[in-house]
Amino acid sequence: MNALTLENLDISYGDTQVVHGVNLSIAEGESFALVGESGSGKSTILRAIAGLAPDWEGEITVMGEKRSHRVERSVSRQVQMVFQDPYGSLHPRKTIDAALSEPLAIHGIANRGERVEAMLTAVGLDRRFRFRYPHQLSGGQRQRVAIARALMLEPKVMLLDEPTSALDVSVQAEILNLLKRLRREQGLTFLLVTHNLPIVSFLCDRLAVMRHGRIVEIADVAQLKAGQLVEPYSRELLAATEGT
Ligand SMILES: Nc1ncnc2c1ncn2[C@@H]1O[C@H](COP(=O)(O)OP(=O)(O)OP(=O)(O)O)[C@@H](O)[C@H]1O
Repeated sequence: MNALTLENLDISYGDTQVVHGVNLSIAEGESFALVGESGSGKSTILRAIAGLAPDWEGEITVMGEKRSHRVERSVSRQVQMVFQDPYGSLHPRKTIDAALSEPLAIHGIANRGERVEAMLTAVGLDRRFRFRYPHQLSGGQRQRVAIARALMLEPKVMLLDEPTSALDVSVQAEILNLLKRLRREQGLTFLLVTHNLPIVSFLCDRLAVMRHGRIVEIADVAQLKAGQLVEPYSRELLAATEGT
């Protein structure tokens, strides 16, 4: 089964259409990247799938279920998003315990303390972090908490929006390793937005290159690694990254 299918997806902010006719099928367990220049609509696609950009047309199907324009609880159990800035996604006056328990409480799930502790362990954090506040954690630890929060409802699909770009380089590698391990252990499907092609090579199976709200090319990561992207814009992007 496909974990995620986008058909003729158009997305607008007010009068401005920023995503045009996107078609994409991502298999269950696959890790797929969206790359392309700033403003090309990558984050907007993730936001529409997560229910955060409501002005879309076309079809979004997650784990066989068509998304409607309403915010549905069943969707948040299937798909969760992790943002670039973990500080922004964690409430400064709530403990880690409160942040991780909240999705369970909303969905009426019991054994919350036990589940919170198990998830802290799963993301490589000691249980003593449970009653700390976000400001008492490092950037990498906060991103681990944001990942843990996203996983509390055991979603099948994770939408990752530049999940390591706000972190120090050494910490980036730790978080990428964590994501790789979690994907393997929990059979997750990833849709990742990044500017960083080495991250695509490390974490993904396929990628789509976007420009001006459209997909210009879909390729296997093997093609990326071999420098065998076909479209002129993709080759430009590859050449620009090689120079950095
Ligand atoms: N909340 C918003 N309201 C209006 N326009 C927006 C909003 N968010 C994004 N846009 C516009 O939509 C377009 C696509 O933005 P989006 O953030 O999806 O691009 P992106 O490819 O993810 O870029 P980046 O790599 O810089 O994150 C841009 O022109 C942007 O200015």
